[in-house]
Amino acid sequence: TEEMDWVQSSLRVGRKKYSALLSWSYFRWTPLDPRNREDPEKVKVVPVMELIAVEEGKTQILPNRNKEDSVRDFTVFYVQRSSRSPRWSVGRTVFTAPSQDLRDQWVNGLRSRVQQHSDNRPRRLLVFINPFGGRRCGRKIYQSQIVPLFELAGISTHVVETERANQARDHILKKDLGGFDGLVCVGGDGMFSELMHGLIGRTQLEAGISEHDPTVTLQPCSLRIGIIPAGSTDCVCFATVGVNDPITSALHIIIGDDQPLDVCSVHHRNQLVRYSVSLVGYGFYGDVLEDSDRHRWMGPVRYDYSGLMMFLSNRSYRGTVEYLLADNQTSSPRDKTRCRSGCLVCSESTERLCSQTDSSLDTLSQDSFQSPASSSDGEGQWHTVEGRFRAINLTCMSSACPKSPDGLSPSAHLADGTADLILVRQCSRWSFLTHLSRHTNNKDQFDLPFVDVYRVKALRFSPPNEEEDDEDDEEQSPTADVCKYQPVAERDSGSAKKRLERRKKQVLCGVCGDVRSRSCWNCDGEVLPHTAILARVHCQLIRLFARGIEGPCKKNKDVRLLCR
Ligand SMILES: CCCCCCCCCCCCC/C=C/[C@@H](O)[C@H](CO)NC(=O)CCCCCCCCCCCCCCC
Ligand SMILES: Nc1ncnc2c1ncn2[C@@H]1O[C@H](COP(=O)(O)OP(=O)(O)OP(=O)(O)O)[C@@H](O)[C@H]1O
Ligand SMILES: [Ca+2]
Repeated sequence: TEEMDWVQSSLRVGRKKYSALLSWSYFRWTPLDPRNREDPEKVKVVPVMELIAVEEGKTQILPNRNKEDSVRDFTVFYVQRSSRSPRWSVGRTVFTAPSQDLRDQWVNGLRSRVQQHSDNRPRRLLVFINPFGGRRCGRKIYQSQIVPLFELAGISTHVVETERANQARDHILKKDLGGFDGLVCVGGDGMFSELMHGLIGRTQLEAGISEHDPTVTLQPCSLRIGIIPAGSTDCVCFATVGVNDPITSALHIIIGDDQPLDVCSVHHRNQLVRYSVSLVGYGFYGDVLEDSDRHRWMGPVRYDYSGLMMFLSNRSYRGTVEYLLADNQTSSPRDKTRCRSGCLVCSESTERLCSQTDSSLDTLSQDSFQSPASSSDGEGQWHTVEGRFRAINLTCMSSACPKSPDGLSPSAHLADGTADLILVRQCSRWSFLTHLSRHTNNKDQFDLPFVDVYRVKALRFSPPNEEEDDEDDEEQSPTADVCKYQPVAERDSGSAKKRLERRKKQVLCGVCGDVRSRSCWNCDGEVLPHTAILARVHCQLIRLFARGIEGPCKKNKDVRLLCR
């Protein structure tokens, strides 16, 4: 193909005449009035980065290419924004050039320009579909909406439809990933979590790094993950793209967007338990999740049902929370800013990451599990709070989702190396409802006397009576932990394992105030098997095919200046 710097000519779209220009990074077309004057107010500008494909003739996305069109036609497919939502769609415009020769110049020019800008675009993807996620539409969404787009963009795929939980994770851990430029999951947060665990695990294995040591600097993953949302909550997708829409996500994948993401590792006694990008939550969200597991048959509504039940039960739990404050206190969970595409707080962390290693994490010694209340106010800035908590939430990002469009912590950053710790102390139902309802409007959910929020790098939690636990018996429920409405025989007999099984099945009591003294941890939608944990944030450990939520749309005017 011919190398061309600029292509410029008049073009027609239908009957209307335009003056069109392809510069280094923009393609724009401006309507001409009958006297051949440009109307700059109506210019259309598409960055070359956002061109999807250029085809000869009048083509559709798929596959009925009608060849009856003129040899002067060509079709351009590109990312199209909506003025009201972060939703993207495929823009398609058919142009008619003055001659076949000029048509060829346009097609070659546009294609080679896309080529020049396509270093970051994936060519081959490994796709995992969970056919049972959310409303069980994953396969249909992928086949009908995504396949045509990937084909249009010339992306080849290897598709694995999962037959069991953890199949995707195991595939990524064990199989050859050579030749793939990225991983894609079609499903919800649970499916994303599988891909993430596989990828982080594999990356550490290859780098010879132990995932269990909470003080170690983990190796960042080089493959990016794309999320085609088809789950119940789709929190990771929503919080990194701004909407849970399969087409929008596919377009972010196609144009090769790149969004680094903080990941929290959760440990128990120097063993890695799980990773989290969204919520590590004890109390309310732990109870909601545990209860909702018993109502799987309800589908996605089970979270609302269990949410209501757990709200009514009004439980709170004792424990000791220790947290290591983030050292860079230039941003805060209450500064009312929002992490948006090109966020300065996050890019500043990228630079810091490249230049130094973090010494304050040396204080992450697990020893203080033996002596929990050791608060040191000097080095390392560990702080200790003891009390009764309605909820303890740690979130690496906003955790925005359709239920709460601003999320658990609206000012949290996707890639700043910190998480926000939200402590909701024991309070009345009315107070908690006030806090909860503020997740759905613009009021500040932290501006309440029983809520505290901190920007942290690490968190330690110890339940009361810790000395009664030993290594493999941690989950046994002391009699007092069991709701008094349970039959006595069931409370006391059997091995620890059997008791655990029973506890899982036991219907939680929403009537009595005197319930278990322990909740469980919700880690991105999975119940953790331990209550004493250490959680630590790893700055930008993984990358997604996303760009963060876009701020208010740039006025065309600015783009026009760039174009000239
Ligand atoms: C007055 C209305 C208040 C509405 C308050 C809505 C707050 C919603 C906050 C959502 C936070 C989502 C955090 C994300 C967690 C994900 O990593 C994880 C994996 O997908 N999802 C869950 O664990 C699934 C957990 C899903 C939790 C849903 C909780 C629903 C609470 C409903 C409370 C109803 C009270 C009504 C009183 C009349
Ligand atoms: N073929 C399969 N059969 C059963 N479970 C699977 C299968 N494939 C994946 N899973 C598991 O299903 C879980 C839920 O899937 P996913 O996150 O896609 O949907 P979801 O409806 O959003 O989930 P959740 O029910 O956790 O909200 C995941 O944790 C995953 O490990
Ligand atoms: Ca963060």
